[in-house]
Amino acid sequence: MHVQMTQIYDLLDPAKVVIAYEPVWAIGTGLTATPEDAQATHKGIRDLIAKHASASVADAIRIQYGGSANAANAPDLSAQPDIDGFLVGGASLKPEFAEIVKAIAEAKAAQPA
Ligand SMILES: O=C[C@H](O)COP(=O)(O)O
Repeated sequence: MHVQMTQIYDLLDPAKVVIAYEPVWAIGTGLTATPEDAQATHKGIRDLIAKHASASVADAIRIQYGGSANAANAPDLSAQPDIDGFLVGGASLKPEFAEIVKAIAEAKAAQPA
């Protein structure tokens, strides 16, 4: 990941940039990373940003999960401290999209800032 991110550390303005982690095997397949695996990867990205940009940038930047997010898996993914939102594909075309938005909104409201 560090190799991929080397060229962007200096560009990470949290007011303008959102990072998305999407396991390629999960995009449009119905397969989703487990909450634990997604959290570990998001934390790894945030730790790299803290080390190579700054702690304040790492704290403030949004890191979203993409890859078959849906109403069923959104609550558990949303509960992970380093998952700040979703990049929703197929489920954005279905009524369940509202449930995904509700899940992430409620989870983040319940977590410390
Ligand atoms: O833009 C959406 C992402 O590529 C994920 O799509 P998906 O939710 O259909 O897997």
